[in-house]
Amino acid sequence: MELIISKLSKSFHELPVLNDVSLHLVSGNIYCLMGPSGSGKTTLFRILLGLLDADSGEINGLKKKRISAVFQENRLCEAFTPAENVTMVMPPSAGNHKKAVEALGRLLPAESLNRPVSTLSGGMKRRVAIIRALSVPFDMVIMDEPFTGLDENTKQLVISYIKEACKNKLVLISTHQEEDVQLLNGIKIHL
Ligand SMILES: Nc1ncnc2c1ncn2[C@@H]1O[C@H](COP(=O)(O)OP(=O)(O)OP(=O)(O)O)[C@@H](O)[C@H]1O
Repeated sequence: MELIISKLSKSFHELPVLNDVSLHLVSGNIYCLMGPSGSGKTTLFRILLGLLDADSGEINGLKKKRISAVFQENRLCEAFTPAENVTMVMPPSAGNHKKAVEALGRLLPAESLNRPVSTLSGGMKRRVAIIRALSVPFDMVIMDEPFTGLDENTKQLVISYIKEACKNKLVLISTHQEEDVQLLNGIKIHL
């Protein structure tokens, strides 16, 4: 897919947040959106997800495209296990539980897979949220600071997983870490 954002602007109560933002994004790439706190990364994501209207500008290329997302908050169902959180978003199929457990087992300790998400650490919850987002059929995935709460080694594992699960997809990730751009083989976008 090709996503073309043209002259997108958004203000909140006279405070300009996005000012004539234009981007051309193509499937098969990982784009790393960088910018100081408050520069409008989450605002741009919310507009792309249809959760917020821009004041002006145009977005083309989203028609009939499926967008998945990791929000800044995990938005998991806390009373359910990681496997249940993941299977509940998959299109119905007999092998779903096995597939979910396999994916989760790559990034989380086996003992954590069958207890309620409410009992997991922050970093474990983050990994469940990432796997869930990549377990739905999608054309584009948006991830808002996905590596929050992950130690260096775990981040590398998660990045390998993302690269594998997102082949030929359009990936847009916000991060404050310059090193993430290299680890992801990403294309940097400054807001
Ligand atoms: N619903 C809202 N009402 C008023 N102001 C808002 C609203 N949403 C965001 N803002 C303001 O817009 C600016 C950009 O916020 P946004 O969350 O998009 O930044 P960000 O780049 O994602 O920041 P961070 O890196 O801290 O997550 C901030 O000044 C914020 O206070």
